[in-house]
Amino acid sequence: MRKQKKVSESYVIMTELVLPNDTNTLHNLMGGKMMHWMDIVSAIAAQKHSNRIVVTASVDNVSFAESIKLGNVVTLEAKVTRAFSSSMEVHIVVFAEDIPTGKKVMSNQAFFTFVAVDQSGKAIDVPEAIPETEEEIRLYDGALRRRQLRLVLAGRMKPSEANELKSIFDLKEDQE
Ligand SMILES: CCCCCCCCCCCCCCCC(=O)SCCNC(=O)CCNC(=O)[C@H](O)C(C)(C)COP(=O)(O)OP(=O)(O)OC[C@H]1O[C@@H](n2cnc3c(N)ncnc32)[C@H](O)[C@@H]1OP(=O)(O)O
Repeated sequence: MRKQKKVSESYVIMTELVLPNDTNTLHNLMGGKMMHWMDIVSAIAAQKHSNRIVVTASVDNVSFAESIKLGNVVTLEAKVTRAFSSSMEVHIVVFAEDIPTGKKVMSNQAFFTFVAVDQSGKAIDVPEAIPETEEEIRLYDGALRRRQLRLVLAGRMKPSEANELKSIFDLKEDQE
């Protein structure tokens, strides 16, 4: 029987301080630096779930709605949402905090996909991820749809085979 692990066992929290070298000429955190931190925190979550070496297979849309300022404290939280065979989807939520004013905002969230590999880089199966809370179940339920979308976009799945994805567009005329 496939091993099971709770989603909560993969939870990782990482704290960073925005230093001058991390910023652009407007003294805002550079997007690439944020994505680097997201990659690290989510890779650690995937490693905690799989107890394996993991590689980043894909990164879903990351948008930058709020700029993060020099001197802000950035907190990144990551958790596996669902495991498939060798791949795991990880959800990352990012908060930016200005400690002197006490203002804290959620600045970004994203989904990264990791694949567990053996020493030769070959994909290897991982434990099943068991969601418990309402939020974990919601993310788990949406993960299959997101997986199909990213595999279609990567040219690894035919749109006609993406049944879960098709079902959300399969609107009846009176819903259009
Ligand atoms: C000794 C060392 C100790 C280290 C201890 C310290 C570590 C301290 C932590 C720091 C951690 C930093 C971590 C950074 C992580 C990188 O940045 S890694 C560098 C960037 N990434 C890479 O170089 C990956 C390059 N790509 C690959 O190696 C291969 O394409 C992959 C991803 C392994 C897939 O291989 P493949 O032969 O295509 O395998 P295949 O069997 O077809 O598919 C395997 C799975 O990949 C999924 N997949 C493939 N492509 C995609 C895609 N585009 N989108 C979604 N899923 C995909 C498939 O759906 C499949 O999923 P399952 O159905 O099995 O669940």
